[in-house]
Amino acid sequence: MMPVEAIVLDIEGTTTSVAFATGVLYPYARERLPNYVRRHRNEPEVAAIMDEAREAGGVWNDEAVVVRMCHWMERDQKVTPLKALQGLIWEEGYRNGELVTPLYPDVAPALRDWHALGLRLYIYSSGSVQAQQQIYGHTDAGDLTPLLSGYFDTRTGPKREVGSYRRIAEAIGVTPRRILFLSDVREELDAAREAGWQTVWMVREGLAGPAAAHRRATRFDQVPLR
Ligand SMILES: CSCCC(=O)C(=O)COP(=O)(O)O
Ligand SMILES: [Mg+2]
Repeated sequence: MMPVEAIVLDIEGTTTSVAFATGVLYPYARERLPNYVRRHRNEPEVAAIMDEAREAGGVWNDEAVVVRMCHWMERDQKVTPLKALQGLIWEEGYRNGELVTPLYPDVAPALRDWHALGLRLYIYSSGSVQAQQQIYGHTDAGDLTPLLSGYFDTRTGPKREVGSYRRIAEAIGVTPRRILFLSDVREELDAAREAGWQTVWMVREGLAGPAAAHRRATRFDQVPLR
């Protein structure tokens, strides 16, 4: 294995628990979504999201778009305009202190160590870039955004498609064999590996899958850097 120059991190199930997403963030957005749309409908950013959701959902009026977005949320469908709207709703919660991201305890120390070693750190999540900045800007270990060199979301492509990883490598200007991807989802790791990246399967909470062509770690201090 080549020494690693850049580490790309998933969020849900890798740096924060799945329970934080399904038990806190998603319900927070679900409860507020209809009212948020009513309050912000005329702002250009929300209007653009509504247009994109209307197209993705094949529906015509605002009410139907909101219903469709709630439907996507119930099924945890990673539809780009939904993720963008969730990010805006979470921003209110992070700003007013209702939301704080509980990281796994090994995450912040490892990010600081890796950053101090000169490694570049990136996020690739289905959550929007704006949501990612909120999530890492308000953690129980403080604001970690100064450690991060960039963010990628589904506007770069779906996380289970090899092309997304090729585009990220191109964007950050690092040779694929020197990029390490950490995720809890095997299909994402398979796609990254097909793009030539190194991979480590984060097996948090003992949820090991069947044997696969990925090294495994349960904590970030076990992650090999080559
Ligand atoms: C911690 S959940 C917030 C990010 C998000 O919206 C999401 O869908 C998680 O997807 P990931 O690709 O980070 O597993
Ligand atoms: Mg994940």
